Amino acid sequence: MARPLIQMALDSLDFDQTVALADQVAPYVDIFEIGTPCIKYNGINLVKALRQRYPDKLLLVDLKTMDAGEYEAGAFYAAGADICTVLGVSGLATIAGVIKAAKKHAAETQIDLINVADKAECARESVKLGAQIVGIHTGLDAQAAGQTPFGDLNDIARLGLGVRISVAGGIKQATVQQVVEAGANIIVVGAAIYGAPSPAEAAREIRELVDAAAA
Ligand SMILES: O=C([C@H](O)CO)[C@H](O)[C@H](O)COP(=O)(O)O
Repeated sequence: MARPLIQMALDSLDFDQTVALADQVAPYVDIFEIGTPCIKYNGINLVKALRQRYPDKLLLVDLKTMDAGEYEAGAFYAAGADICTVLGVSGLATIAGVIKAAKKHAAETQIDLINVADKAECARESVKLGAQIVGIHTGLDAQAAGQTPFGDLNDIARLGLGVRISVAGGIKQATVQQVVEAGANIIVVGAAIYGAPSPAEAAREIRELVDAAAA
Protein backbone atom coordinates (compact mmCIF):
# COMPACT_ATOMS: atom_id res chain seq x y z
CA MET A 1 0.00 0.00 0.00
CA ALA A 2 1.32 3.50 -0.83
CA ARG A 3 2.23 5.42 2.31
CA PRO A 4 -0.90 7.33 3.40
CA LEU A 5 -0.41 11.05 3.85
CA ILE A 6 -1.09 12.82 7.13
CA GLN A 7 -2.82 16.18 6.91
CA MET A 8 -2.57 18.53 9.90
CA ALA A 9 -5.70 20.65 10.24
CA LEU A 10 -4.57 24.07 11.45
CA ASP A 11 -7.80 25.28 12.99
CA SER A 12 -6.66 28.15 15.23
CA LEU A 13 -7.77 31.70 14.43
CA ASP A 14 -4.44 33.14 15.52
CA PHE A 15 -1.88 33.71 12.76
CA ASP A 16 1.24 33.29 14.89
CA GLN A 17 -0.13 30.27 16.77
CA THR A 18 -0.96 28.65 13.44
CA VAL A 19 2.60 29.07 12.18
CA ALA A 20 4.00 27.91 15.52
CA LEU A 21 1.84 24.76 15.44
CA ALA A 22 2.95 24.06 11.87
CA ASP A 23 6.57 24.32 13.02
CA GLN A 24 5.99 21.81 15.83
CA VAL A 25 4.37 19.13 13.71
CA ALA A 26 6.22 19.65 10.43
CA PRO A 27 8.57 16.65 10.77
CA TYR A 28 5.62 14.25 11.05
CA VAL A 29 3.00 15.46 8.60
CA ASP A 30 2.78 15.70 4.81
CA ILE A 31 0.08 18.32 4.28
CA PHE A 32 -0.67 21.53 6.13
CA GLU A 33 -4.37 22.30 6.00
CA ILE A 34 -5.34 25.90 6.62
CA GLY A 35 -8.75 25.17 8.17
CA THR A 36 -11.89 27.02 7.17
CA PRO A 37 -12.22 29.29 10.23
CA CYS A 38 -8.48 29.98 10.02
CA ILE A 39 -8.49 31.00 6.35
CA LYS A 40 -11.58 33.16 6.82
CA TYR A 41 -9.96 34.97 9.72
CA ASN A 42 -6.42 35.31 8.40
CA GLY A 43 -6.91 35.35 4.65
CA ILE A 44 -4.51 34.85 1.80
CA ASN A 45 -1.46 36.25 3.62
CA LEU A 46 -1.33 33.09 5.72
CA VAL A 47 -1.21 31.00 2.55
CA LYS A 48 1.70 33.09 1.31
CA ALA A 49 3.48 32.89 4.66
CA LEU A 50 3.22 29.11 4.95
CA ARG A 51 4.16 28.66 1.28
CA GLN A 52 7.31 30.71 1.81
CA ARG A 53 8.21 29.00 5.10
CA TYR A 54 7.54 25.48 3.81
CA PRO A 55 8.21 25.42 0.06
CA ASP A 56 8.28 21.60 -0.02
CA LYS A 57 5.14 20.79 2.03
CA LEU A 58 1.78 20.25 0.46
CA LEU A 59 -0.57 23.09 1.35
CA LEU A 60 -4.34 22.59 1.41
CA VAL A 61 -6.63 25.59 1.79
CA ASP A 62 -9.97 24.45 3.18
CA LEU A 63 -12.05 27.05 1.37
CA LYS A 64 -15.17 24.86 1.29
CA THR A 65 -16.18 26.92 -1.73
CA MET A 66 -19.95 27.19 -2.29
CA ASP A 67 -20.16 29.53 -5.30
CA ALA A 68 -17.97 31.40 -7.78
CA GLY A 69 -15.61 28.45 -7.86
CA GLU A 70 -13.02 29.59 -10.37
CA TYR A 71 -12.98 33.19 -9.13
CA GLU A 72 -12.68 32.32 -5.43
CA ALA A 73 -10.19 29.46 -5.66
CA GLY A 74 -8.02 31.02 -8.39
CA ALA A 75 -6.47 33.54 -6.04
CA PHE A 76 -5.55 30.88 -3.49
CA TYR A 77 -3.93 28.62 -6.07
CA ALA A 78 -1.99 31.64 -7.33
CA ALA A 79 -0.82 32.29 -3.75
CA GLY A 80 0.62 28.80 -3.48
CA ALA A 81 -2.14 26.35 -2.53
CA ASP A 82 -1.54 22.82 -3.83
CA ILE A 83 -5.12 21.79 -3.03
CA CYS A 84 -8.32 23.76 -2.43
CA THR A 85 -11.57 22.25 -1.23
CA VAL A 86 -14.98 22.79 -2.80
CA LEU A 87 -18.25 21.65 -1.28
CA GLY A 88 -20.03 18.79 -2.98
CA VAL A 89 -23.32 20.52 -2.15
CA SER A 90 -22.26 23.54 -4.23
CA GLY A 91 -23.15 21.71 -7.45
CA LEU A 92 -21.26 20.67 -10.54
CA ALA A 93 -20.83 24.16 -12.07
CA THR A 94 -18.99 25.45 -9.01
CA ILE A 95 -16.95 22.25 -8.72
CA ALA A 96 -15.97 22.56 -12.39
CA GLY A 97 -14.88 26.15 -11.77
CA VAL A 98 -12.52 25.18 -8.96
CA ILE A 99 -11.11 22.35 -11.07
CA LYS A 100 -10.50 24.81 -13.92
CA ALA A 101 -8.64 27.17 -11.56
CA ALA A 102 -6.56 24.28 -10.20
CA LYS A 103 -5.56 23.16 -13.67
CA LYS A 104 -4.26 26.63 -14.51
CA HIS A 105 -1.81 26.26 -11.62
CA ALA A 106 -1.04 22.54 -12.02
CA ALA A 107 -2.74 22.05 -8.65
CA GLU A 108 -5.49 19.79 -7.31
CA THR A 109 -9.11 19.94 -6.20
CA GLN A 110 -10.71 18.14 -3.28
CA ILE A 111 -14.46 17.60 -3.10
CA ASP A 112 -15.78 17.84 0.44
CA LEU A 113 -18.77 15.52 0.82
CA ILE A 114 -19.91 17.16 4.08
CA ASN A 115 -23.73 17.17 4.22
CA VAL A 116 -24.10 15.74 0.69
CA ALA A 117 -27.19 13.50 0.57
CA ASP A 118 -26.04 11.15 -2.23
CA LYS A 119 -22.32 10.97 -1.58
CA ALA A 120 -21.59 8.20 -4.08
CA GLU A 121 -23.22 10.09 -6.95
CA CYS A 122 -21.50 13.37 -6.04
CA ALA A 123 -18.12 11.63 -5.77
CA ARG A 124 -18.55 9.88 -9.14
CA GLU A 125 -19.60 13.07 -10.95
CA SER A 126 -16.83 15.14 -9.35
CA VAL A 127 -14.20 12.61 -10.36
CA LYS A 128 -15.57 12.64 -13.93
CA LEU A 129 -15.08 16.41 -13.93
CA GLY A 130 -11.45 15.98 -12.84
CA ALA A 131 -11.33 16.17 -9.04
CA GLN A 132 -8.30 14.31 -7.73
CA ILE A 133 -9.35 13.90 -4.08
CA VAL A 134 -12.69 12.90 -2.54
CA GLY A 135 -13.05 14.04 1.05
CA ILE A 136 -15.18 12.16 3.55
CA HIS A 137 -15.84 14.65 6.29
CA THR A 138 -17.77 14.68 9.52
CA GLY A 139 -17.54 18.33 10.55
CA LEU A 140 -17.01 19.61 14.07
CA ASP A 141 -20.72 20.29 14.66
CA ALA A 142 -21.74 16.84 13.42
CA GLN A 143 -19.03 15.30 15.61
CA ALA A 144 -20.50 17.13 18.59
CA ALA A 145 -23.83 15.48 17.72
CA GLY A 146 -22.14 12.07 17.84
CA GLN A 147 -21.50 11.39 14.14
CA THR A 148 -18.37 9.76 12.71
CA PRO A 149 -16.93 9.43 9.17
CA PHE A 150 -16.34 5.67 9.25
CA GLY A 151 -19.50 4.41 7.52
CA ASP A 152 -19.17 6.94 4.68
CA LEU A 153 -15.49 6.09 4.26
CA ASN A 154 -16.31 2.41 3.77
CA ASP A 155 -19.07 3.25 1.27
CA ILE A 156 -16.90 5.57 -0.85
CA ALA A 157 -13.83 3.30 -0.72
CA ARG A 158 -15.95 0.44 -2.09
CA LEU A 159 -16.74 2.47 -5.23
CA GLY A 160 -13.16 2.10 -6.49
CA LEU A 161 -13.10 5.58 -8.02
CA GLY A 162 -9.36 5.52 -8.71
CA VAL A 163 -8.66 8.81 -6.92
CA ARG A 164 -7.31 9.55 -3.46
CA ILE A 165 -9.73 9.43 -0.53
CA SER A 166 -9.29 11.81 2.37
CA VAL A 167 -11.00 11.27 5.72
CA ALA A 168 -11.64 13.90 8.38
CA GLY A 169 -13.73 14.06 11.49
CA GLY A 170 -12.25 13.41 14.90
CA ILE A 171 -9.56 10.98 13.75
CA LYS A 172 -7.27 10.13 16.65
CA GLN A 173 -4.66 7.56 17.65
CA ALA A 174 -7.34 4.95 18.43
CA THR A 175 -8.96 5.20 14.99
CA VAL A 176 -5.98 5.69 12.66
CA GLN A 177 -5.55 1.98 11.93
CA GLN A 178 -9.24 1.59 11.12
CA VAL A 179 -9.25 4.39 8.53
CA VAL A 180 -6.03 3.26 6.87
CA GLU A 181 -7.39 -0.29 6.57
CA ALA A 182 -10.66 1.08 5.16
CA GLY A 183 -8.71 2.64 2.29
CA ALA A 184 -8.07 6.26 3.26
CA ASN A 185 -5.09 7.77 1.43
CA ILE A 186 -5.06 11.05 3.34
CA ILE A 187 -5.68 11.06 7.09
CA VAL A 188 -6.75 14.46 8.41
CA VAL A 189 -6.08 15.15 12.07
CA GLY A 190 -6.91 18.32 13.95
CA ALA A 191 -7.97 18.24 17.59
CA ALA A 192 -6.13 15.00 18.41
CA ILE A 193 -2.89 16.88 17.67
CA TYR A 194 -3.54 20.54 18.50
CA GLY A 195 -5.47 19.60 21.66
CA ALA A 196 -2.73 17.30 22.97
CA PRO A 197 -0.37 18.40 25.75
CA SER A 198 2.47 18.01 23.22
CA PRO A 199 1.27 18.44 19.62
CA ALA A 200 4.66 17.29 18.32
CA GLU A 201 4.47 14.08 20.34
CA ALA A 202 0.87 13.42 19.22
CA ALA A 203 1.84 14.00 15.58
CA ARG A 204 4.79 11.63 15.96
CA GLU A 205 2.52 8.94 17.43
CA ILE A 206 0.04 9.33 14.59
CA ARG A 207 2.85 9.12 12.01
CA GLU A 208 4.02 5.85 13.57
CA LEU A 209 0.49 4.43 13.71
CA VAL A 210 -0.30 5.38 10.11
CA ASP A 211 2.96 3.90 8.83
CA ALA A 212 2.48 0.70 10.86
CA ALA A 213 -1.09 0.28 9.62
CA ALA A 214 0.02 0.69 6.01
CA ALA A 215 3.04 -1.62 6.27
O1 LIG B 1 -12.47 20.75 8.47
C1 LIG B 1 -12.57 20.79 9.66
C2 LIG B 1 -13.76 21.41 10.31
O2 LIG B 1 -14.85 21.32 9.45
C3 LIG B 1 -13.53 22.89 10.55
O3 LIG B 1 -13.28 23.57 9.37
C4 LIG B 1 -11.52 20.20 10.53
O4 LIG B 1 -10.30 20.76 10.15
C5 LIG B 1 -11.50 18.69 10.38
O5 LIG B 1 -12.71 18.20 10.88
C6 LIG B 1 -10.33 18.04 11.09
O6 LIG B 1 -10.32 18.34 12.45
P1 LIG B 1 -10.68 17.24 13.59
O7 LIG B 1 -12.05 16.75 13.30
O8 LIG B 1 -10.56 18.02 14.87
O9 LIG B 1 -9.64 16.15 13.49
